[in-house]
Amino acid sequence: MSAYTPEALIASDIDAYLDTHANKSMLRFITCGSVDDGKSTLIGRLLYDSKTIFEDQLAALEADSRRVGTQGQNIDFALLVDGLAAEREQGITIDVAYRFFSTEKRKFIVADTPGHEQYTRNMVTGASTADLAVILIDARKGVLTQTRRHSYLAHLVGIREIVLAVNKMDLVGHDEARFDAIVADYRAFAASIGIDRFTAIPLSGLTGENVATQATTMPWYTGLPLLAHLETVPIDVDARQAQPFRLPVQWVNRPDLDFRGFAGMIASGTVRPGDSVRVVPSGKTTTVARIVALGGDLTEAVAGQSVTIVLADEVDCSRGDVIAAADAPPEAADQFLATIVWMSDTPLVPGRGYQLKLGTQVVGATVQPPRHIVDVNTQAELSASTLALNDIGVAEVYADRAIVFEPYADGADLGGFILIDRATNATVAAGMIGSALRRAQNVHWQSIDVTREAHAAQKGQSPRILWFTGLSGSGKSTIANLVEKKLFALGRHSFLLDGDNIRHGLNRDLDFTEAGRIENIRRIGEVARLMADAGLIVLTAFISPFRAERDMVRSMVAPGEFVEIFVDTPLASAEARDVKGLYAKARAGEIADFTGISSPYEAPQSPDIRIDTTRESPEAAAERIVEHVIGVWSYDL
Ligand SMILES: Nc1ncnc2c1ncn2[C@@H]1O[C@H](COP(=O)(O)OS(=O)(=O)O)[C@@H](OP(=O)(O)O)[C@H]1O
Ligand SMILES: Nc1ncnc2c1ncn2[C@@H]1O[C@H](COP(=O)(O)OP(=O)(O)O)[C@@H](O)[C@H]1O
Repeated sequence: MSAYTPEALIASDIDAYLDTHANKSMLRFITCGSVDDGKSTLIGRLLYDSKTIFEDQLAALEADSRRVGTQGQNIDFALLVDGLAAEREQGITIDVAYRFFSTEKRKFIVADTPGHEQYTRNMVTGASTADLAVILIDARKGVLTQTRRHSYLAHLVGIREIVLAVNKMDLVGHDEARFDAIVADYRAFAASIGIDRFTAIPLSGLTGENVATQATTMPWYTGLPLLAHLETVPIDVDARQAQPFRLPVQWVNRPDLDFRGFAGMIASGTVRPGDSVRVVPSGKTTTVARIVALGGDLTEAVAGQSVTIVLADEVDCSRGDVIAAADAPPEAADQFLATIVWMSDTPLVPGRGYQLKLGTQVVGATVQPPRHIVDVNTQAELSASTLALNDIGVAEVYADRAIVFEPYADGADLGGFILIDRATNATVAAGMIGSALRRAQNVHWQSIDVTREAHAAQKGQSPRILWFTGLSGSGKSTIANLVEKKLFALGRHSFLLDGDNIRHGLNRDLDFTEAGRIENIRRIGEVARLMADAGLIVLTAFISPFRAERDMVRSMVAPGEFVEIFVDTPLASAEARDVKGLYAKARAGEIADFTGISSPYEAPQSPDIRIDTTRESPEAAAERIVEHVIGVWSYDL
């Protein structure tokens, strides 16, 4: 055994071994293929031949193979990958599994993603951090629908290195003509979706030919075996360093009054003390005074490094802002076009407020109905009104405020985002920004000198949004009217928004479908916010049946400004009152989508104020609300 084998080095000098390990470059890749393409076998073979499987794991594998394997007395490499017993039984791998292995030249993280049709979501998750994709093809079958789907998705998430692994060459007699035909077929397809280059390798995961070692059975193939290709393919890190400097600020480090640094991981480019930088979106320019890292100041830092930057001037810069090269800053916009992969069982609700997370930035955002969705199998563009699980669509996204971004094609760090459902906190979609919408770029925020604070101070009050919610006939208007009268008598400046001035005016184009109600509440929220900006105490009396929209309005204003008042009247009581005779009509089927009967009402889980109108009179309730609001004010004054 040579002194340079890992085994020898581990035995003689464990520190030297760990050192070589730590300094090796890292390649992240995904493998795409279906259950039958032999994907698990190929990954197992890579892990086995790179000799990084621990011995006890190997022993277990050998025992397992004999028990449940499909390869007789030989090792069934698929067992190494198909970790969970249940998945083995189903014959499909369901979630993304990340595996680590290493050779003398490089470290690898492989994301194993399922090939099963339904799992676009998993593949996109696995692919989003990968440098390279291995697309498996069964040599007997050639380019299939799934090959096209995997390639499309890999290209979509920005993977630039594609390996076409033509597997099971042993089963087609190591035939060169067969291989060439498959490659030609794939080349034509790849060009049609914008993949301009790929590396094709004929191999067999089962026999190991052209996996870790050069196969003698295919002398016509002069390229590298798969493992050697993975070990030597250039990694994108150099390209990221060549791009303009960007540091998305993760947090502001202010241990004492003398030090103020902006910490984060450099997304692209290189930075040195003295460099001119611009803080986006504010647009302020300054220079870099120091670059601080663990262990002291640096004279230079590059993409991928986590650093703290000290700027020469006191400029406003907080979490979510980006410190960028002054002469090549990224864009900031609040409206853009994006490709969105929907990952939730609950479809997109166009117009609903989601949280959008892009790097260190988190903003509220809504998605318009898609312009089109893409059939991943044929890449055809289809029309659709929403996005369901695994759908990929192109849609306009409107954010609550400008965010700093770059087109995804220029960099995943500032171009990729996720959407989060406010109610469940689950990630519902991944998105890739294409470009800002031109109309957004032309709208510039005016700097307003009379601030909202000035408006409020002039009126001598803190603005509030008193948001009444409850069933039709629960008592929202009755109580809100009383509250407004009391506030007026106290000399407060207020305004009541209710059905009379909204549903018949601003929102007369909206119906009572889910989408109509969402848009109704969104507009009312915007109007209420403007009125609060003007220093008013706004009262709103709308059913506002959905938690997500109420939460969205809450998130649009300063903490504590939104006061949710749940007018809690049971359906039976509201129906017994039936002030407008609407419940009778709804029961008779004359009104569709009637709240409480044929359309849902999501009661607040922790309202700021709850009123049980079966126990409390309108007068008592109004008194309590005024006291609550005035009580809160006495604290802020
Ligand atoms: N299908 C259906 N469902 C519920 N309500 C209906 C419907 N059709 C008409 N109306 C009348 O419209 C009033 C509710 O409008 P809102 O703007 O408050 O509704 S929502 O917040 O958008 O759900 C509501 O008024 P209130 O009784 O004052 O709540 C009804 O009188
Ligand atoms: N405790 C109570 N609070 C509010 N309204 C009540 C109460 N008890 C009875 N009502 C009656 O219920 C009806 C509520 O109607 P309204 O205020 O128009 O409801 P909403 O605006 O929620 O549709 C009114 O006729 C009101 O007099």
